[in-house]
Amino acid sequence: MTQRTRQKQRASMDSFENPFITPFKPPENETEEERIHRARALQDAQRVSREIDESLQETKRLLDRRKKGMRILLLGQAESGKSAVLKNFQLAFTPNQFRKERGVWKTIIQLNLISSVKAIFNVLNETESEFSTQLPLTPPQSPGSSVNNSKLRRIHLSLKPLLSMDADLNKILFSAGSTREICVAAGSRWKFKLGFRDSTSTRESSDSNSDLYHLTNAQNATRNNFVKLLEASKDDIISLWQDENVQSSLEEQGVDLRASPGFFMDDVERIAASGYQPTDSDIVRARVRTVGVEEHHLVAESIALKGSDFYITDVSGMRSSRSSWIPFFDDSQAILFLAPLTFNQMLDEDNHVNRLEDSLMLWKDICKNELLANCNIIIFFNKMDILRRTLQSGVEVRKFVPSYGDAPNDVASVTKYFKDRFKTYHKKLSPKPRSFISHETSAIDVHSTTALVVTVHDGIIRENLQRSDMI
Ligand SMILES: Nc1nc2c(ncn2[C@@H]2O[C@H](COP(=O)(O)OP(=O)(O)OP(=O)(O)O)[C@@H](O)[C@H]2O)c(=O)[nH]1
Ligand SMILES: [Mg+2]
Repeated sequence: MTQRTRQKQRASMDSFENPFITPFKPPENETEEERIHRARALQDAQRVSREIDESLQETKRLLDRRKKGMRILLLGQAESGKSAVLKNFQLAFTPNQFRKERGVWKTIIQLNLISSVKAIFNVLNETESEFSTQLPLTPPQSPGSSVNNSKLRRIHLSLKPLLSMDADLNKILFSAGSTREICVAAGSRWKFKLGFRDSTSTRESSDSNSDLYHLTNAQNATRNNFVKLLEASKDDIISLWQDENVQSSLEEQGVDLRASPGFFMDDVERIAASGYQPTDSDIVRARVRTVGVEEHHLVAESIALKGSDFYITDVSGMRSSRSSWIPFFDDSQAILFLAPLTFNQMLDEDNHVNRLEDSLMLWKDICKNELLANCNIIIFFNKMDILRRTLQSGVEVRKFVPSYGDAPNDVASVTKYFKDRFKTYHKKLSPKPRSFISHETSAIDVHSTTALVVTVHDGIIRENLQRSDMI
């Protein structure tokens, strides 16, 4: 290119306006006021541009960190124990952080206790016995009603203020009224309401909407009154639970309260006492239904793992929520699938569908999903304690699963039978060969489950290293 051509080209380029510079170019005959205004606009634009750069860098840093961290997705039907397993991870890897939240769980556990009391009264009202028409706070219809009947009616009357305060508290804390369960939207806002203060969560706690995170004085008073009333009602709750008629009505209606989420009726003495502090095991047993999808970022506290990052995604297991899982599939290194062997229970959201059948269907979908073809899937046959108790109480598998036939009705045989079914689908439906890894768990047994999640963590790391070597 000759020098002449180059000069010509530059001249023609100069005739175009650079859109980034033009607005800040001094106009001809600029006044002093206009100059100051232009300088200010330039400074503002530079500040915005710097902020965008910083934010992009921060996003990139977080994405890089996320890529290096372990990404685990917890899947399974509602009440299968996903959030309980998450709590075991927190207890194993971030115990200090986990224990900071103790105070938050106290109210949840006390509300869980009242849910069981309500469930008992519902059963008593429905039961085909002498209580059925008389329990709902009406005076005795017949003068000859039994001593036990009047005892239960007295307990019901005396617990009535506590039950109505429970509804108020649910409304204040979770905008939920007196639903059967505590449900909270994703995020930790509800924890702030229950008094959780964490220096690492300053963004949320110093939010301009911080009122949403704190209780008013009147709401705090309701909460304190609830705690006092619960303590005063302790003996009534204990005698309700120990009442023979209550136990026989529960049995008659086929209600196994011990297998229900958030069961604390055997611990009333401790939980209703003033100054109650939840233990680790209480916190894992507490029931809060997950709504939506929650991502938990854990930074391991132990010296050996210092700096290790985990991103654990916990989801709602309700049938209607399962489509929201899909966007998290291609980003996860491992899936922990929770499959309780609750062969005799129906789904809460559809009481015509057997829970174990639903788990199998879900498992098939997960195994054959192409997006998960390269993902480790680890299955936890959870709630083994409940399976053990169910079989011990004489419930027969073949009555619920005819194909089980006359095989022995013991834990080992039943577990093997269902495990083989899950394993067969895994082999048949996985798009590429992968190992079948399973564990039998009781997520509320924190001692063994925290040890197991450490082993699982090591296994995922090993498996990923092998895969990257193969690639
Ligand atoms: N007895 C017993 N209870 C368990 C076990 N695992 C979990 N639970 C309890 O069962 C209830 C439901 O467990 P969650 O972890 O909340 O269930 P989830 O899968 O997160 O349910 P969603 O959030 O509704 O999808 C809680 O009260 C748990 O403490 C177990 O192995 N044995
Ligand atoms: Mg959950």
